Amino acid sequence: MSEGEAVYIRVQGDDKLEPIIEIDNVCKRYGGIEALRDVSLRIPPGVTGLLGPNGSGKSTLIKALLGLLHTHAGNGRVLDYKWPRDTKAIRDSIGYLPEDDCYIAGLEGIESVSLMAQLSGLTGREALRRSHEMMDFCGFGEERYREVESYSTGMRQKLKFAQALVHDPPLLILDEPTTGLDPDQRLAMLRRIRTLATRHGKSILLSTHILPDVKTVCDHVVILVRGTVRVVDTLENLSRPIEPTMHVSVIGDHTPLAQRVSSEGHRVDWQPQTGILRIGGIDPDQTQRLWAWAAETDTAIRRLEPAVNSLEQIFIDVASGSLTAGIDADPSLTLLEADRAGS
Ligand SMILES: Nc1ncnc2c1ncn2[C@@H]1O[C@H](COP(=O)(O)OP(=O)(O)OP(=O)(O)O)[C@@H](O)[C@H]1O
Repeated sequence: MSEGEAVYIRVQGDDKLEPIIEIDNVCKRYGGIEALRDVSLRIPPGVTGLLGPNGSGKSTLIKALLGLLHTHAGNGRVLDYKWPRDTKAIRDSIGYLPEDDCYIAGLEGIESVSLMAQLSGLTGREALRRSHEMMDFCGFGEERYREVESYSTGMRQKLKFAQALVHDPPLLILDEPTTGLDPDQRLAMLRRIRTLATRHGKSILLSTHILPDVKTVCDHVVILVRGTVRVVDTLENLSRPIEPTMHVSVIGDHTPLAQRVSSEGHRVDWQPQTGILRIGGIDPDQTQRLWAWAAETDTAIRRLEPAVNSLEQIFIDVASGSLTAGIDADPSLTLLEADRAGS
């Protein structure tokens, strides 16, 4: 990692929860390529979005957790098992939806799911019962009796999902589960993911490039960049600016209100592209002061709302190495790698 790059890990909130995945100092090289560089990570229960630009190491991390590839260093725990020692038990406890298609030609959908269930140790009868249950959950009708190679991309995604769920694992790892789905199917898939987390207590690691999906279903976010962990936080914390900030848009000239607010010592930024005044240091429950200043300056407020950090901007800033001022300045974030690089 070059100097100036930093890992931003908030050390508050959900760190009280017992992690479901806890790994330290994991390294993986492919020849000269360092795919994972000293990765240490704690993932709490719930739905966690695993984000990162192409080639940042997401798939390598997933395969490493599943014991599908050999790592050069690192150890830890997945659920109640030692990682990487208890690979078999870990794999039995995880439902994995891989990014690529993987089906056996000639099998019907129901046979494909049932085969996975039997490979996981279920008896033939129980495997068939669970397979029907999971295919119902995933929205399959009579097409479950069709051969898999006749399935559309969306149906193949749902088939992989049913296969991942069929042995009722406590932890799901989903690699790009909404790829190739039309908008309705995508929403249905996201609803299923959320249902599994909230009603069935599943923990889910969701690797994706689709940031709106992360905002829809995730509680936590991990961002990898060039094989290193750069952000671990709750979505809620990431969305909240370091300083409480209000967005105000007005009818007509914003200058009198901006000057009045500024004279009270608040930071004011005018954003001409959006027509929004960003006013720092005002909590959402202190807006009566803003209304009073607007009345004093004869300004009509059209819209008033708390500012939030956008996940898109955070992602861009973290990936490019330049972070938003809000995150950068947050004292509750620990600058691990910056310290290391500087030492
Ligand atoms: N089998 C392999 N042999 C050599 N290099 C590999 C191999 N698999 C991955 N890599 C390299 O390791 C790095 C991390 O790749 P990885 O596939 O884990 O990233 P990713 O974040 O999953 O990317 P994407 O978002 O494109 O799927 C990349 O530089 C990639 O080229």
